[in-house]
Amino acid sequence: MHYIGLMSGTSVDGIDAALISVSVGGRPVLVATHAHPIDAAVRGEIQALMRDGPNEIERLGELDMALGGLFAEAAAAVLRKSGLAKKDIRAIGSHGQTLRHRPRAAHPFSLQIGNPSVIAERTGITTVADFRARDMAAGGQGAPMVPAFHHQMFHSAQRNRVIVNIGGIANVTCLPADAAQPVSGFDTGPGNTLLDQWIHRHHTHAHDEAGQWAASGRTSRELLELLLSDPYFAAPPPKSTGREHFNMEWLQGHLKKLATPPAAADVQASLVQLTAQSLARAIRRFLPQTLEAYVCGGGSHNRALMTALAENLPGIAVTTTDALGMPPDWVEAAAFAWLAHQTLEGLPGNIPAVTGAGHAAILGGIYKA
Ligand SMILES: Nc1ncnc2c1ncn2[C@@H]1O[C@H](COP(=O)(O)OP(=O)(O)OP(=O)(O)O)[C@@H](O)[C@H]1O
Ligand SMILES: CC(=O)N[C@H]1[C@@H]2OC[C@@H](O2)[C@@H](O)[C@@H]1O[C@H](C)C(=O)O
Repeated sequence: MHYIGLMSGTSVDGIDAALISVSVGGRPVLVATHAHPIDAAVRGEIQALMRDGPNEIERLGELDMALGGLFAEAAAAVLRKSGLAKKDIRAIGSHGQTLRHRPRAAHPFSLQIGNPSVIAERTGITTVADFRARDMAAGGQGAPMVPAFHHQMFHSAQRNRVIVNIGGIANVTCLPADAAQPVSGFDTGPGNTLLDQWIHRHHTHAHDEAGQWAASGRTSRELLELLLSDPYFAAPPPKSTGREHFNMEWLQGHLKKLATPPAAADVQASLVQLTAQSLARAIRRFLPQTLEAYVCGGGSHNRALMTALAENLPGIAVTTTDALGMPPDWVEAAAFAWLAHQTLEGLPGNIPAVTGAGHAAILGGIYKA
C-alpha cells in the first residue's frame, strides 16, 4: 500500500511531499520525495495570518482554498516522480499549514489550513486531514503527533534512543528499548524559527546557511540565561508550543533587559545554544539513559547547531536519521502519510502519554476521492 504525506511546517519554507510504502507489520519505506515551492506572496500571506490582523476570516478562507491547490500540486508532483499511478495510492495524509496553535486557550484549538476537499478533488485521491483536532477533543495538546511514527519507524529493542526534530519549533521523542516503558515526547521550544527571523532581520537571508553566521559569533551567557529562564523550558510535559510564543517580540523583550545588547552575530550564536541546550536538558531529564540521538528536520543541516547539540550531550552519539535509513528532511511528511494509513485502518495515531489526551484516538477527517 502506498501513501503520500504532505507537510508545510512552521518555517513556511515550502511543502514537503513524501510517498511511502506501508506493509503490514513492517517499517514504512520512503519511495519518492518532492519539495514544492511556496512563492513569496503566498508565504507572506501565511506569515501575516500567523499574527493578528485585519479581515482575518476573509483572508483565511481564500488562503485555505489556495493552499489546498498547492498541496494538490505537490501530491501530483511526488506521484509523477515515483512512477506510480493514482490508483496505486490509497490516500494522502495532509498536515496542512499551522496558523495558530493554542493548546492552553479556554477552548484549546490548533488551526491547520490547506483545504482537503480541494486536494481530494484535484488529485482524485482520498485525503485524510485535520489530524490534531481529535486529540484535542480528547483533552490532548494536539501535538506533537510524530512520536507514534518515530516509534514505528525507529524503535530499537537494544538501545534507548531519542529522535530530535528541529524544524521551526523543536520536539523530541524518547524511545526506550524496553517495550514496557512508555514512549514520551514533547516540544522543547524554538528550533530554527528565531535563527531564521534574526538573520532575516540583519542580512535578509531566509536562513543561516550551515550556521556559519552563528559560528562567527560568541554566545552571550547573560542573554542565554535570560532566554532559558522562560517558564516553558522547565514546565513538565505534556507541552507544545509555536511561533505564537517564541517569536521576535519574545526575543526583543529579553534583549531590552540587558544593559549592553550583544552584537547581532553573538545573538545568533546564543540562539543556537538556546535550541541546543533546551533540547539537551529535556533529553537528560526525560530519558537519562539515552545512548543515541538522531536528528531530523532542517536544523540537521545547521552545523553550528549539530555541534552545539553534541557538545551539550556528552556520552550520547548524535547523528541524523540518515543513519537509520530515512533522510532527515522527509521524516515529518512521511509521518503524515503513515498517519493517514493509521486512520484508514481504524488505528490510533496519537500517543496519550505524549499529548495528554484521555485516550488513543483515530485521527483526522476522511475526504473520499
Ligand atoms: N542548509 C541549511 N543550513 C542551515 N539551516 C537550514 C538549512 N536547511 C534548512 N535549514 C533550517 O531548517 C528550517 C526548515 O526546517 P523544517 O523544514 O524541518 O521546518 P518545518 O517543517 O517548517 O518546521 P516544524 O517542524 O516546526 O513544523 C529552515 O527554516 C532553516 O532554518
Ligand atoms: C501545531 C504545530 O504545527 N506544531 C508543529 C511544530 O513543529 C514542530 C513542533 O511544533 C510539533 O509540535 C509540530 O509538528 C510535528 C509535525 C508534530 O506534530 O509532531
